[in-house]
Amino acid sequence: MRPLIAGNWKMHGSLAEASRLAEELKGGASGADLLVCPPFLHIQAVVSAVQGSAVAVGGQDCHAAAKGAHTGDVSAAMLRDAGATHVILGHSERRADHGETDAGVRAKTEAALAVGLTPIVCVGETEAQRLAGEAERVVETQLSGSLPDGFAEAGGVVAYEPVWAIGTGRTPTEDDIAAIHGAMRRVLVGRFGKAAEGTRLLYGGSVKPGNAAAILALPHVDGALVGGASLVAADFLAIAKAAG
Ligand SMILES: O=C(CO)COP(=O)(O)O
Repeated sequence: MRPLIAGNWKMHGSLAEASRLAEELKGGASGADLLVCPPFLHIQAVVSAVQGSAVAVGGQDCHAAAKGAHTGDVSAAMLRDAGATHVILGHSERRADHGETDAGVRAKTEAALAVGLTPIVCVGETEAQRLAGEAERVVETQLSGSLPDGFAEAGGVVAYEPVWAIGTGRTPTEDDIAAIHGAMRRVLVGRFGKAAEGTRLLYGGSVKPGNAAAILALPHVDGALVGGASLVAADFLAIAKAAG
């Protein structure tokens, strides 16, 4: 499966910095698909900057409704209109900061699929849940609650991001990543059948140039969702290179 290396820029950078970073990524085509997800306000500029290159652009969230009185929100169609092809949904920071639930993430994912955006649905356990031996169960519950019917058939992507590994420099052991990714594949194939054999399963949480090759070589790890290291072009491109 061709790996996907996705950068989640979160709430970082100015408009000028976003355009510059996008320009720096343009020449970086490799054996992996590249995606960057800037803040909403920078999407159009980044789409312009990467035009003609293989770099795709995504949003970091969208509303579940197609339109309406939802002050401050952005619809899936607006993202697509701005040139985005993907959208990250259910990131743990949104689950924590905005109280997003599995059912809410599922509704947003349906909205994204309805307009032809590729959703990247995030799941992952907290440190307390891992220490209690509940990581696999938590991830399986999040998957079954957050993914709508037709998800795998439509090419949806899943990202496993242990909450305690995000921005901390800590990662699970390779065995632990492989175990969760194997469990996710089993759950998805059990629900969606053969289509889920091709579902890209990304790992996210402190992916850096130094650990990317080892993580990306694990079974059922089909790419990475990168936060901090995606803000430095050389680091993001080094991670992409490690993927293929
Ligand atoms: O949350 C993440 C990507 O969505 C991971 O962030 P870091 O790579 O900074 O740990």
